[in-house]
Amino acid sequence: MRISVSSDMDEPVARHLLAELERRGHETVPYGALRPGDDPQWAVCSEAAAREVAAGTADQAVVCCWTGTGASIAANKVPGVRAALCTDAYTADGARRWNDANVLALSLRLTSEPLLKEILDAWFAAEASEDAEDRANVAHLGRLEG
Ligand SMILES: O=C(CO)[C@H](O)[C@H](O)COP(=O)(O)O
Repeated sequence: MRISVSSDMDEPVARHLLAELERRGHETVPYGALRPGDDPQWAVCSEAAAREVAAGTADQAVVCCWTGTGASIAANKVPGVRAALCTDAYTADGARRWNDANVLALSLRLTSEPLLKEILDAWFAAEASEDAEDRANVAHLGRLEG
């Protein structure tokens, strides 16, 4: 997959995220502090990475900031984006499965390298549920965008 990746801080775990995604065979498109000269403001770089998903130029995105909250809020402002702040593998699995999340938001503060691997394993292993109730919920999210 082509995955846009943003971070407002050039932290080791964000660099590890890029390397880990590439090790798994994904193409990465860095934003913010991960790309020289790009705007590293969390609202700006998270939006940029999320817009790639909405435009279809990226399959998914991973947006990072120190807490993960600002990155997830910004990404979720982009129509068509369902960003989920995940702090553990169970949440990442549920985000893909029940929410059909297309953007993973991460906290740079809380995500250790071993935890990142667990979260990515769960995120990429899970598929969106085809259950009618789950699909109805996701469809409702689309209608909330107006
Ligand atoms: O977690 C964040 C936003 O949700 C930011 O990473 C945090 O606010 C740090 O930003 P700055 O370096 O501009 O103080």
